[in-house]
Amino acid sequence: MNYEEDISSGRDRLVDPEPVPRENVNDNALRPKRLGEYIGQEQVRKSLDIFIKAALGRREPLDHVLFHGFPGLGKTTLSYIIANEMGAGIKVTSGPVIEKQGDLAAILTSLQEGDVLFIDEIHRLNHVVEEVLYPAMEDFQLDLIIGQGPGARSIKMDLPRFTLIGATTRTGLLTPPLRDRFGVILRLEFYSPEELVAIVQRSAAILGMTIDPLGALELGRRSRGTPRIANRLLRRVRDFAEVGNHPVVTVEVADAALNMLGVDRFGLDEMDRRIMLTIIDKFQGGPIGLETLATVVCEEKNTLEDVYEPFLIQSGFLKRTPRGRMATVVAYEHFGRKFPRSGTIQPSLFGDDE
Ligand SMILES: Nc1ncnc2c1ncn2[C@@H]1O[C@H](COP(=O)(O)OP(=O)(O)OP(=O)(O)O)[C@@H](O)[C@H]1O
Ligand SMILES: [Mg+2]
Repeated sequence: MNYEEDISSGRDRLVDPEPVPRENVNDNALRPKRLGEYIGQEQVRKSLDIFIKAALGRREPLDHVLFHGFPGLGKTTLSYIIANEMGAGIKVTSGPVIEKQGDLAAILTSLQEGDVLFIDEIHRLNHVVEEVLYPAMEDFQLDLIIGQGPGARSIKMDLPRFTLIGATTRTGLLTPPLRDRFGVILRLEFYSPEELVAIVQRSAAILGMTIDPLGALELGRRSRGTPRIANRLLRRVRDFAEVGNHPVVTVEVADAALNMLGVDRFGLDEMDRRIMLTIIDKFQGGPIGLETLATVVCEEKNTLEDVYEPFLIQSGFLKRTPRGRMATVVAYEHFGRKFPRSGTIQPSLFGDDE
């Protein structure tokens, strides 16, 4: 996501999967440091375990890895874990920060043999910079042209063998030549409530709080499949429990705190509800065009599409069809509305994806 966008609408929600300011710093204590401590993403964990052991056995750096998945699912966390498990150093940067070829050259030449170079938001690298990355990834060669016209010089030098780890919210945003240079491409999924329970219990122990299993389950269910949100809600629930003198976070305490914070049983917040109820009550369940929806709920079209819709679609409340957005049966049930069996909503439309 754009740094400039961080301050725009939709960015100060309690259930925003993007980090709020300073949150990443606070969260460092909660980040698992080893693969064995990492909860969930079983396929990803198993694959990484094998690749890391094999690379260590051959005394070679790990192949370049690309992580993709929604914000807050653990891409950065896993990158640090890989460096730890490989016993390697890690340099961290991000796509929009590397403006010129020279910036990337400086980073690459400062790497030690076996180091991990982590490039967050790798889809935001500009093309000129990306071209320096190709030979670096493929042959560990730096290949630069300095200056212009007759005075231009070409510089070639060997780089230490390193592992590039890229993170992106969508692989579709990467250029094919860049994507093809990653030996390992791993997709992070949303977490199940049970996995989030384990994450909440681990975080609670680190924060020195007592939470009982049902309290943890309540938080897990309302965290939108996202560890970052689970940890954020846990901190807010801790405030509530401390002020209210509740030594143990039970399901009642968690429920009261989350209700007060405006996070419902499914993790939906006020804006999610406004979107769904607009479609159900004002447009008979849809289909309704994105533009119209944006106008009625007073939100930017892009924010609706990038921030709100993914979770509503993923949890089965909203459906994108060629004719517009539609509310599903699940949404009608959740909001206590009667699903019209006949009339404007035609169930066959639910099968049509964009
Ligand atoms: N499997 C996990 N177990 C425990 N905690 C986790 C796990 N995955 C992520 N977290 C927690 O969630 C927070 C967010 O994870 P992380 O920063 O790695 O997400 P990300 O995918 O890099 O997000 P972004 O796309 O915004 O950069 C971390 O601070 C960490 O504490
Ligand atoms: Mg990250």
